[in-house]
Amino acid sequence: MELSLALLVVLFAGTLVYGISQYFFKKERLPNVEFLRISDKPGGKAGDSDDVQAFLDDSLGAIMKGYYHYSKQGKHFLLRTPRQVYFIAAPQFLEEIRKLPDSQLSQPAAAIIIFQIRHNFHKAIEGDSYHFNVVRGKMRQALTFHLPALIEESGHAFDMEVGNNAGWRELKVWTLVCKIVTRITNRMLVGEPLCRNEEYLQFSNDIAPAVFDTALKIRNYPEFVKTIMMYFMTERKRQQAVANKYLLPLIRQRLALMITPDGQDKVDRPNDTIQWLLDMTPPEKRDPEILMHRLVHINVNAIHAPAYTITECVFDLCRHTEIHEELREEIAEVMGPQRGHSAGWSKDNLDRLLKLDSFIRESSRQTPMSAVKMERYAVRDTTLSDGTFIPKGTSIGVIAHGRHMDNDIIPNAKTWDPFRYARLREGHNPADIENTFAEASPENMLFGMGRHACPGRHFASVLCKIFLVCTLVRYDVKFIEGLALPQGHWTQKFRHPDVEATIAWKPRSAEKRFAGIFH
Ligand code: HEM
Repeated sequence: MELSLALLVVLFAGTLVYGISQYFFKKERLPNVEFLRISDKPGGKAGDSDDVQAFLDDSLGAIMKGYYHYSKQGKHFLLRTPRQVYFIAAPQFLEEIRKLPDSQLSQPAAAIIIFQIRHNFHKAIEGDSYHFNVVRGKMRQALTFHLPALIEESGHAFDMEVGNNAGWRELKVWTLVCKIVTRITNRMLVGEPLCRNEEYLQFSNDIAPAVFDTALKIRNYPEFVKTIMMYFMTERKRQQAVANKYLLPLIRQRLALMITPDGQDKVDRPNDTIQWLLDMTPPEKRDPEILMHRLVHINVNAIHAPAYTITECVFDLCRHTEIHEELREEIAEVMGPQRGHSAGWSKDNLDRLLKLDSFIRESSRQTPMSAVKMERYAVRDTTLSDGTFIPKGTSIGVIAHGRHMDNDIIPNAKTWDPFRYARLREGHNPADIENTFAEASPENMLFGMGRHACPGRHFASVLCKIFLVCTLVRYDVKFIEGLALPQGHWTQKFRHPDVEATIAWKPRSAEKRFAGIFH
């Protein structure tokens, strides 16, 4: 026992040394463009590490400097970060990058690195993410017929997490939003009764940060070292055990139900993501363990991004209490009883909430999760149309936040104008995607662009609206006097909401104008 432990330690130490030497001494092939200089020191090794430090000290400042010095001038540049060098493409090349096939500049290859898919999930998923078609197809269609279930779950979630007791209640926004989003989303992911199981919900909430954290720790090591490192990730293994405990028997049971005794597929099936995933999986791929990893992979993509967006929206509601009544009036006009048979919750009515949608887009424009979008990985040497050479192994991105905050692209971009997109949509069909939160375009790069643009953005949009309608109709929200205002912060390309910030919630009395929206 002691000998095998010693062997393991020696193996681990050896592989660590190998990994570190690879990391520091490997000769990098780089694109033929300039580095962004952030520090004032001259170049060379000292200047390079100074640039990395300057980037860590003020990531947003560095990224915006790159945007104004290079991107806005139509030039590419290289960004030095602690773990790698990024090729930041000029925005004029968005279309070209979008159109290049995955066999050249690959989004799945970038995702394999970001998520470390083989280690965090299963090797069968690497390069075969057909399960995302559930998000593209059934999950999007279900927003119409599955809405009542989501509304029922949000009522339950708000009752559980905020409650209805009179008077102000102080709650940490990030924690609260994560819990509610996890509850509502799981109604669609795993259905009843698992979506009400507290141990499973905790797993579903915690798994995304755990996956990213694990991926960050292992990504710079050789594959065999990663496998050894995973062995020591005890918290990650504990979480996997929770997934195994609940999902494996459920998937096995569902698979068994799909085939009736006479060998025919059963027709009446549950309506949730597990089932849609099983339905689209050919018999030879129906391995319960791999299917479980596919579902968890969807879960990791689905929960945290909307929680970030909604958290910032709630902070913005507290910052701008003057818009509450205008938003409530819109909700009453679109969903209230005077609309007769068209009143209440429906996908069409959610599309008609132009001001609410505009508020969400404006909030996330100013406080995005990441400054860099369109992340791709060069799986072979590529030359862009301007002659720029991108060697195999280069990580690529575009500074979306620069465009989103550029006065030449968005008028008065730095001014908070919550209804700017609603004005642009006046007179248009509310179902038109242009200028909505869910639009994926060069003007709204929050969800990326092209064939890999976030397939969950329509679900995210509906989820954000459900959350905010529930908040505005059922509660008053405000900052707490004497407490510091929330301060998001940037780490490298990413922005994090203030996860400690607390605000006060108070149930509102029922109003006639909202009759039928909540019972
Ligand atoms: C406000 C919330 C969200 C934001 C900001 C967001 C953002 C993104 C971004 C930037 C990408 C990468 C696109 C690219 O590389 O070009 C992405 C991919 C993805 N997102 Fe989202 N997302 C959100 C919500 C969701 C939800 C709710 C789901 C699932 C229900 C989801 C599922 C996915 C999946 C499956 C992919 C991978 C697509 C592929 O590889 O082709 N996302 N998302």
